[in-house]
Amino acid sequence: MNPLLAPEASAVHSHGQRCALSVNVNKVALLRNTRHLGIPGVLRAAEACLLAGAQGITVHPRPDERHIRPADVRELAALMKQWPHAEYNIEGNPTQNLMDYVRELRPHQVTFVPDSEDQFTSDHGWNLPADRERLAPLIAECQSLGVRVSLFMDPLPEAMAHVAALGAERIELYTETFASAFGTAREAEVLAGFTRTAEAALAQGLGINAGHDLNRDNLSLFLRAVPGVREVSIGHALIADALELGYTETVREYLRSIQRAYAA
Ligand SMILES: CC(=O)[C@@H](O)[C@H](O)COP(=O)(O)O
Ligand SMILES: NCC(=O)COP(=O)(O)O
Repeated sequence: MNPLLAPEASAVHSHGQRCALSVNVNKVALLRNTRHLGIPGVLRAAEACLLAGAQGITVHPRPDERHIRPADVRELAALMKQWPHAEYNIEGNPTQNLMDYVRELRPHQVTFVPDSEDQFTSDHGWNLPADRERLAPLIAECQSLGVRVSLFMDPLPEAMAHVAALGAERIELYTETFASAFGTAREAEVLAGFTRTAEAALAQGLGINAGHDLNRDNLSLFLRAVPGVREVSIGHALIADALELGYTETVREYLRSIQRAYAA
């Protein structure tokens, strides 16, 4: 086993339960797709994240293929087989393209997200019980294939009983409202809504994931306040940080290349 993936490498939140970091590599693909050169490589990014200790990889292959493409989803599935202690999480709308990936690749987890085909980015969770009838058979099918189902949800405590009744194993809390309230006068009140929802989810026996606009500034506060979070999936801010934290070394590399051209 890769020592970087050993349990000790994981974050431990206040309830003594591990919170896994699943890195969403959508934005690596977005940049790659602006040329036909294959850089930056999505697989290389995923491998680097796993080597650094991330416990999972997430993708959200949108139907318009603006970032993650079908070949990426398949190649990442093959890569993840070499990382038995890490999880592969595929997000998307199960009434669009998601179920094809589930049937073919059987990732560890799928996260059902109620996005439209041309959604700019995810901005809301499922509406329960209104969405119940169309979700029930899809959840059952995933489970018959051995794939865990997580439902993308707004922080609404009263919805948690409906998630449990549907048989989904987890929720993913949509955290944009927390992220935009972070550092403002609304922060405590918004965070309290997430805490109450997590408590309701735990009371229903649900596992809790979280994601959207989490970053290295707001993450600790969220995990301290919200009990039982097992996984955070983070993409946009983490990939942006990876770029910014790497500028210095990268510029020095290019300057070294220029210097080599004039070396004796
Ligand atoms: C469900 C969720 O919050 C993320 O998967 C988010 O939708 C990322 O998608 P984009 O990278 O396309 O914004
Ligand atoms: N599920 C959320 C996710 O995968 C990444 O969201 P973001 O960090 O790109 O906002």
